[in-house]
Amino acid sequence: MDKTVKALTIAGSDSGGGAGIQADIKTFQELGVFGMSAITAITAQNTLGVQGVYPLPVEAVRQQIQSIGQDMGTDALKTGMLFSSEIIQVVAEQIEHFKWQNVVIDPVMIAKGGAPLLQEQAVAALKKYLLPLATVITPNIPEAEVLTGLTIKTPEDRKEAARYLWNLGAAHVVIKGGHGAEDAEVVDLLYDGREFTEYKSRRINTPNTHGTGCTFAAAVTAELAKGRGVKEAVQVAKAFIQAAIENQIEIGQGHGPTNHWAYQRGLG
Ligand SMILES: Nc1ncnc2c1ncn2[C@@H]1O[C@H](COP(=O)(O)OP(=O)(O)OP(=O)(O)O)[C@@H](O)[C@H]1O
Ligand SMILES: Cc1ncc(COP(=O)(O)O)c(N)n1
Repeated sequence: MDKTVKALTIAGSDSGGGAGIQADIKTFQELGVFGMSAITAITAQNTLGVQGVYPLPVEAVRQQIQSIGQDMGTDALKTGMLFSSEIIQVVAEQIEHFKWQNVVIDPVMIAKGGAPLLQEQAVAALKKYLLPLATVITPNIPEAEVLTGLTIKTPEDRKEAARYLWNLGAAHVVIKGGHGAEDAEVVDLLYDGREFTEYKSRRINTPNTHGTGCTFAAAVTAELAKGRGVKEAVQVAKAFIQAAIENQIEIGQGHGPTNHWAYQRGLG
């Protein structure tokens, strides 16, 4: 029997189903990987915004990760909404304890609409404890600005931010371009400490981009779990998110979710 490939997400729950744990598990499933989760916080959320945030006790986060580590193990993992420095420290401690490889850190900070998903004082903990464990870190432009203290306007600024984050210990850095100024295309920039690789796609004009960051990082995680290298994993993730944004589904009245089944059904 073939070995079943597994991936773990450590993130917040999005009741609306478009981002967070729900986006991650859907993406893992679509890419043929068995998905597992450790929930850090429950959010009451829909396409209009975040109505409530309920972090779980740190011990509940630790126990969920231990339950997985002591029995099933994982081939890759991603982190999303971590909320507090206490949760960040426990997550880092457990990743080190189980010596997990293929670690994707999506430094989620703020939901669309402005609700904070990471406490301001937790940014330092993210940089100190988690970033050095990252196989890949996937900030969007505003997150890269917070993590580096740089203002990112030009392509050269993006490269400088990527170098900065690599120097803090992340083995690969992907600066996502969804928030970039280019009109016609979206450019995600990968840096591995030696060279830069650009992933370009047509920019789709749509309000339905809730969960794009989570979905992209989950696709990278699923492909790393299968044994692909980072460059190839990012390429698959870019195609996955492009198909998911392009093949719109109409759900809710605000920023709707993306179509997680589009890539696998060949709709891209
Ligand atoms: N309008 C768009 N058209 C095509 N691809 C997009 C678009 N917006 C985002 N993407 C892609 O989706 C992924 C996520 O990018 P983005 O920079 O939006 O990060 P994010 O973390 O999702 O931000 P946000 O918190 O606003 O959702 C990237 O791979 C990016 O290239
Ligand atoms: C629980 C949770 N986690 C993450 C996000 C960010 O979503 P995005 O992928 O749009 O950055 C979110 N809105 N809710």
